[in-house]
Amino acid sequence: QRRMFTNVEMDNSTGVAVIKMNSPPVNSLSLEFLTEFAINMEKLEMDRGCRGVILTSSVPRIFSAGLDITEMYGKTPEHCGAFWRAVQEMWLKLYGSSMITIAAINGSSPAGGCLMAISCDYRIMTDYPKYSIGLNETKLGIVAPFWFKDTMINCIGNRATEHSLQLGLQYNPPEALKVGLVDQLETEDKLMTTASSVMSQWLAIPDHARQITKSMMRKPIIDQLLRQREADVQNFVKFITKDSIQKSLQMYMEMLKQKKG
Ligand SMILES: CC/C=C\CCC/C=C/C(=O)SCCNC(=O)CCNC(=O)[C@H](O)C(C)(C)COP(=O)(O)OP(=O)(O)OC[C@H]1O[C@@H](n2cnc3c(N)ncnc32)[C@H](O)[C@@H]1OP(=O)(O)O
Repeated sequence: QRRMFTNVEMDNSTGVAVIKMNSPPVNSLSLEFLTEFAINMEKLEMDRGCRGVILTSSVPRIFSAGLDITEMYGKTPEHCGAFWRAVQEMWLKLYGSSMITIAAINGSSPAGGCLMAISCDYRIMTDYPKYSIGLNETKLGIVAPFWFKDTMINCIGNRATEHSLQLGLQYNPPEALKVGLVDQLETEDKLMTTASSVMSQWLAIPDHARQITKSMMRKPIIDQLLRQREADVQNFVKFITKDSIQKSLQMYMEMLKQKKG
Protein backbone atom coordinates (compact mmCIF):
# COMPACT_ATOMS: atom_id res chain seq x y z
CA GLN A 1 0.00 0.00 0.00
CA ARG A 2 1.16 3.52 -0.85
CA ARG A 3 2.14 5.57 2.17
CA MET A 4 0.25 8.80 2.86
CA PHE A 5 2.41 11.78 3.80
CA THR A 6 -0.37 14.32 4.17
CA ASN A 7 -3.95 14.32 5.44
CA VAL A 8 -6.39 16.58 3.63
CA GLU A 9 -9.64 17.54 5.32
CA MET A 10 -12.07 19.56 3.25
CA ASP A 11 -14.85 21.53 4.97
CA ASN A 12 -17.51 21.98 2.31
CA SER A 13 -19.47 24.44 4.45
CA THR A 14 -16.57 26.95 4.52
CA GLY A 15 -14.72 26.00 1.34
CA VAL A 16 -11.51 25.60 3.37
CA ALA A 17 -9.22 22.57 3.31
CA VAL A 18 -6.68 21.76 6.01
CA ILE A 19 -3.55 19.97 4.81
CA LYS A 20 -1.72 18.31 7.68
CA MET A 21 1.80 17.14 6.91
CA ASN A 22 2.21 13.80 8.58
CA SER A 23 5.54 12.18 7.88
CA PRO A 24 7.33 11.48 11.19
CA PRO A 25 9.86 12.02 12.55
CA VAL A 26 10.41 15.46 10.94
CA ASN A 27 8.19 15.88 7.84
CA SER A 28 11.26 15.88 5.62
CA LEU A 29 10.28 16.52 2.02
CA SER A 30 11.10 13.36 0.09
CA LEU A 31 10.38 12.80 -3.59
CA GLU A 32 7.23 10.85 -2.69
CA PHE A 33 6.10 13.43 -0.14
CA LEU A 34 6.54 16.29 -2.61
CA THR A 35 4.74 14.38 -5.38
CA GLU A 36 1.78 13.63 -3.14
CA PHE A 37 1.68 17.23 -1.92
CA ALA A 38 1.63 18.64 -5.46
CA ILE A 39 -1.15 16.22 -6.48
CA ASN A 40 -3.22 17.25 -3.45
CA MET A 41 -2.74 20.94 -4.26
CA GLU A 42 -3.77 20.32 -7.86
CA LYS A 43 -6.92 18.45 -6.77
CA LEU A 44 -7.91 21.27 -4.41
CA GLU A 45 -7.16 23.87 -7.09
CA MET A 46 -9.56 22.09 -9.45
CA ASP A 47 -12.25 21.77 -6.77
CA ARG A 48 -14.47 24.81 -7.39
CA GLY A 49 -15.79 24.55 -3.84
CA CYS A 50 -12.32 25.01 -2.33
CA ARG A 51 -11.28 28.64 -1.79
CA GLY A 52 -8.66 28.34 0.90
CA VAL A 53 -6.02 26.01 2.35
CA ILE A 54 -4.49 25.95 5.82
CA LEU A 55 -1.14 24.17 5.83
CA THR A 56 0.03 22.72 9.12
CA SER A 57 1.71 19.66 10.64
CA SER A 58 0.52 16.76 12.74
CA VAL A 59 4.10 15.91 13.77
CA PRO A 60 4.77 17.34 17.25
CA ARG A 61 7.21 20.30 17.37
CA ILE A 62 8.04 20.17 13.64
CA PHE A 63 6.38 21.98 10.75
CA SER A 64 8.86 20.55 8.22
CA ALA A 65 12.61 19.83 8.38
CA GLY A 66 12.87 20.89 4.74
CA LEU A 67 14.12 18.84 1.83
CA ASP A 68 14.96 15.27 2.68
CA ILE A 69 18.75 15.30 2.72
CA THR A 70 18.90 11.58 1.99
CA GLU A 71 17.32 12.34 -1.42
CA MET A 72 20.34 14.48 -2.29
CA TYR A 73 23.13 12.35 -0.82
CA GLY A 74 24.68 9.37 -2.61
CA LYS A 75 22.03 9.37 -5.30
CA THR A 76 22.38 9.14 -9.11
CA PRO A 77 22.14 12.31 -11.21
CA GLU A 78 18.85 10.92 -12.60
CA HIS A 79 17.39 10.60 -9.12
CA CYS A 80 18.60 14.07 -8.12
CA GLY A 81 16.97 15.48 -11.28
CA ALA A 82 13.63 13.79 -10.54
CA PHE A 83 13.80 15.01 -6.95
CA TRP A 84 14.46 18.61 -7.99
CA ARG A 85 11.58 18.55 -10.50
CA ALA A 86 9.33 17.50 -7.59
CA VAL A 87 10.67 20.39 -5.45
CA GLN A 88 9.93 22.81 -8.30
CA GLU A 89 6.44 21.35 -8.73
CA MET A 90 5.62 21.69 -5.04
CA TRP A 91 6.64 25.36 -5.13
CA LEU A 92 4.84 26.10 -8.41
CA LYS A 93 1.60 24.60 -7.05
CA LEU A 94 1.84 26.37 -3.68
CA TYR A 95 3.28 29.78 -4.65
CA GLY A 96 1.15 29.87 -7.80
CA SER A 97 -2.07 28.75 -6.11
CA SER A 98 -5.15 30.86 -6.78
CA MET A 99 -6.53 29.74 -3.40
CA ILE A 100 -5.93 31.59 -0.13
CA THR A 101 -3.06 29.79 1.58
CA ILE A 102 -2.31 30.18 5.28
CA ALA A 103 0.58 28.44 7.04
CA ALA A 104 -0.15 27.49 10.65
CA ILE A 105 3.46 26.90 11.65
CA ASN A 106 3.33 24.65 14.69
CA GLY A 107 7.00 23.75 14.92
CA SER A 108 10.47 24.27 13.50
CA SER A 109 10.68 25.01 9.83
CA PRO A 110 14.18 25.18 8.34
CA ALA A 111 15.07 25.56 4.64
CA GLY A 112 12.49 23.83 2.41
CA GLY A 113 10.04 23.94 5.34
CA CYS A 114 10.49 27.69 5.47
CA LEU A 115 10.04 27.85 1.68
CA MET A 116 6.63 26.17 2.06
CA ALA A 117 5.62 28.67 4.73
CA ILE A 118 6.76 31.76 2.78
CA SER A 119 5.01 30.45 -0.33
CA CYS A 120 1.70 30.87 1.52
CA ASP A 121 -0.24 34.16 1.68
CA TYR A 122 -0.11 34.50 5.47
CA ARG A 123 1.86 32.91 8.28
CA ILE A 124 0.92 32.34 11.91
CA MET A 125 3.55 30.68 14.11
CA THR A 126 3.27 29.10 17.53
CA ASP A 127 5.06 31.32 20.02
CA TYR A 128 7.36 28.70 21.51
CA PRO A 129 10.99 29.80 22.02
CA LYS A 130 12.58 26.54 20.82
CA TYR A 131 10.91 26.68 17.40
CA SER A 132 12.81 28.28 14.55
CA ILE A 133 12.29 29.19 10.93
CA GLY A 134 14.61 30.34 8.15
CA LEU A 135 16.50 29.50 4.99
CA ASN A 136 19.61 27.94 6.53
CA GLU A 137 21.03 26.39 3.33
CA THR A 138 24.47 28.01 3.67
CA LYS A 139 24.88 26.21 7.01
CA LEU A 140 24.78 22.94 5.04
CA GLY A 141 27.30 24.30 2.52
CA ILE A 142 24.58 24.57 -0.14
CA VAL A 143 22.95 27.52 -1.86
CA ALA A 144 19.26 28.46 -1.94
CA PRO A 145 18.31 28.79 -5.63
CA PHE A 146 17.02 32.08 -7.08
CA TRP A 147 13.35 31.18 -6.64
CA PHE A 148 13.83 30.39 -2.91
CA LYS A 149 15.67 33.72 -2.61
CA ASP A 150 13.04 35.68 -4.56
CA THR A 151 10.19 34.16 -2.55
CA MET A 152 12.01 35.33 0.58
CA ILE A 153 12.60 38.81 -0.89
CA ASN A 154 8.87 39.12 -1.63
CA CYS A 155 8.24 38.26 2.01
CA ILE A 156 10.84 40.23 4.00
CA GLY A 157 12.59 42.50 1.49
CA ASN A 158 16.02 42.60 -0.13
CA ARG A 159 18.36 43.63 2.69
CA ALA A 160 16.86 41.28 5.29
CA THR A 161 16.96 38.42 2.76
CA GLU A 162 20.61 39.01 1.90
CA HIS A 163 21.54 39.05 5.59
CA SER A 164 19.39 36.06 6.34
CA LEU A 165 20.55 33.90 3.42
CA GLN A 166 24.27 34.65 3.64
CA LEU A 167 24.32 33.71 7.32
CA GLY A 168 21.76 30.90 7.00
CA LEU A 169 19.81 32.48 9.85
CA GLN A 170 17.07 30.67 11.69
CA TYR A 171 14.76 32.92 13.69
CA ASN A 172 12.86 32.15 16.85
CA PRO A 173 9.18 33.21 16.76
CA PRO A 174 9.58 36.80 18.09
CA GLU A 175 12.57 37.38 15.76
CA ALA A 176 10.61 35.92 12.82
CA LEU A 177 7.74 38.30 13.60
CA LYS A 178 10.11 41.27 13.84
CA VAL A 179 11.77 40.59 10.48
CA GLY A 180 8.37 39.93 8.83
CA LEU A 181 8.99 36.26 8.14
CA VAL A 182 5.75 35.47 9.97
CA ASP A 183 2.72 37.75 10.28
CA GLN A 184 1.43 36.75 13.68
CA LEU A 185 2.31 34.65 16.74
CA GLU A 186 -0.18 32.54 18.63
CA THR A 187 -0.27 30.05 21.47
CA GLU A 188 -0.28 26.37 20.51
CA ASP A 189 -3.88 25.81 21.60
CA LYS A 190 -5.27 28.77 19.64
CA LEU A 191 -3.19 28.36 16.47
CA MET A 192 -5.82 26.63 14.33
CA THR A 193 -8.76 28.76 15.49
CA THR A 194 -6.74 31.90 14.75
CA ALA A 195 -5.81 30.50 11.33
CA SER A 196 -9.52 29.88 10.64
CA SER A 197 -10.51 33.36 11.72
CA VAL A 198 -7.76 34.96 9.56
CA MET A 199 -9.01 32.78 6.70
CA SER A 200 -12.55 34.19 7.20
CA GLN A 201 -11.17 37.73 6.77
CA TRP A 202 -9.44 36.75 3.52
CA LEU A 203 -12.54 34.88 2.28
CA ALA A 204 -14.52 38.13 2.57
CA ILE A 205 -12.52 39.58 -0.36
CA PRO A 206 -13.94 38.77 -3.82
CA ASP A 207 -11.88 35.90 -5.24
CA HIS A 208 -11.32 37.34 -8.72
CA ALA A 209 -9.84 40.62 -7.41
CA ARG A 210 -7.64 38.89 -4.85
CA GLN A 211 -6.46 36.25 -7.34
CA ILE A 212 -5.47 38.80 -10.00
CA THR A 213 -3.62 40.83 -7.36
CA LYS A 214 -1.80 37.74 -6.07
CA SER A 215 -0.84 36.69 -9.58
CA MET A 216 0.43 40.21 -10.36
CA MET A 217 2.76 40.02 -7.34
CA ARG A 218 4.03 36.47 -7.93
CA LYS A 219 3.94 35.88 -11.70
CA PRO A 220 7.37 37.36 -12.53
CA ILE A 221 9.25 34.83 -10.33
CA ILE A 222 7.03 31.93 -11.38
CA ASP A 223 7.53 32.78 -15.06
CA GLN A 224 11.27 33.05 -14.53
CA LEU A 225 11.43 29.50 -13.20
CA LEU A 226 9.07 28.19 -15.91
CA ARG A 227 11.30 29.74 -18.60
CA GLN A 228 14.40 27.99 -17.29
CA ARG A 229 12.99 24.98 -15.49
CA GLU A 230 15.21 22.36 -17.14
CA ALA A 231 18.33 24.53 -16.81
CA ASP A 232 17.50 24.91 -13.10
CA VAL A 233 17.30 21.10 -12.79
CA GLN A 234 20.63 20.64 -14.56
CA ASN A 235 22.21 23.35 -12.40
CA PHE A 236 20.99 21.59 -9.25
CA VAL A 237 22.21 18.17 -10.40
CA LYS A 238 25.63 19.53 -11.35
CA PHE A 239 25.95 21.31 -8.00
CA ILE A 240 24.60 18.66 -5.66
CA THR A 241 26.59 15.75 -7.15
CA LYS A 242 29.94 17.53 -6.71
CA ASP A 243 32.23 15.63 -4.34
CA SER A 244 32.72 18.69 -2.14
CA ILE A 245 28.95 19.24 -1.78
CA GLN A 246 28.34 15.55 -1.09
CA LYS A 247 30.97 15.76 1.64
CA SER A 248 29.22 18.78 3.17
CA LEU A 249 25.90 16.94 3.21
CA GLN A 250 27.52 13.88 4.79
CA MET A 251 29.10 16.01 7.52
CA TYR A 252 25.79 17.78 8.17
CA MET A 253 23.93 14.47 8.53
CA GLU A 254 26.63 13.18 10.88
CA MET A 255 26.29 16.39 12.91
CA LEU A 256 22.50 15.81 13.19
CA LYS A 257 23.08 12.27 14.45
CA GLN A 258 25.79 13.37 16.93
CA LYS A 259 23.53 16.11 18.29
CA LYS A 260 20.96 13.39 18.95
CA GLY A 261 23.43 11.06 20.67
C1 LIG B 1 21.61 24.90 -6.87
C2 LIG B 1 20.75 24.64 -5.70
C3 LIG B 1 21.35 23.65 -4.81
C4 LIG B 1 20.84 23.21 -3.68
C5 LIG B 1 19.58 23.69 -3.10
C6 LIG B 1 19.11 22.79 -2.00
C7 LIG B 1 18.08 23.48 -1.15
C8 LIG B 1 17.89 22.71 0.10
C9 LIG B 1 16.90 22.91 0.91
C10 LIG B 1 16.69 22.10 2.14
O1 LIG B 1 15.61 22.06 2.66
S1 LIG B 1 18.00 21.19 2.79
C11 LIG B 1 17.41 20.52 4.34
C12 LIG B 1 17.68 21.51 5.42
N1 LIG B 1 17.14 21.03 6.67
C13 LIG B 1 17.75 21.17 7.84
O2 LIG B 1 18.82 21.74 7.94
C14 LIG B 1 17.05 20.59 9.03
C15 LIG B 1 17.90 19.58 9.71
N2 LIG B 1 17.20 19.03 10.86
C16 LIG B 1 17.11 19.65 12.06
O3 LIG B 1 17.59 20.74 12.26
C17 LIG B 1 16.41 18.90 13.13
O4 LIG B 1 16.30 17.56 12.73
C18 LIG B 1 14.99 19.44 13.44
C19 LIG B 1 14.13 19.56 12.17
C20 LIG B 1 15.08 20.81 14.13
C21 LIG B 1 14.27 18.45 14.40
O5 LIG B 1 15.09 18.22 15.52
P1 LIG B 1 14.77 16.98 16.47
O6 LIG B 1 15.77 17.05 17.58
O7 LIG B 1 13.34 16.95 16.81
O8 LIG B 1 15.01 15.70 15.55
P2 LIG B 1 16.40 15.05 15.09
O9 LIG B 1 17.39 16.10 14.74
O10 LIG B 1 16.81 14.05 16.12
O11 LIG B 1 15.98 14.32 13.73
C22 LIG B 1 15.22 13.10 13.74
C23 LIG B 1 15.67 12.28 12.54
O12 LIG B 1 15.35 12.97 11.35
C24 LIG B 1 16.54 13.14 10.55
N3 LIG B 1 16.42 14.39 9.80
C25 LIG B 1 16.29 15.62 10.28
N4 LIG B 1 16.18 16.52 9.30
C26 LIG B 1 16.26 15.83 8.14
C27 LIG B 1 16.21 16.21 6.76
N5 LIG B 1 16.05 17.49 6.36
N6 LIG B 1 16.34 15.25 5.85
C28 LIG B 1 16.50 13.95 6.20
N7 LIG B 1 16.54 13.52 7.50
C29 LIG B 1 16.42 14.47 8.46
C30 LIG B 1 17.65 13.15 11.57
O13 LIG B 1 18.88 12.85 10.98
C31 LIG B 1 17.19 12.08 12.53
O14 LIG B 1 17.44 10.80 11.91
P3 LIG B 1 17.81 9.51 12.78
O15 LIG B 1 16.61 9.27 13.67
O16 LIG B 1 18.03 8.44 11.79
O17 LIG B 1 19.05 9.86 13.57
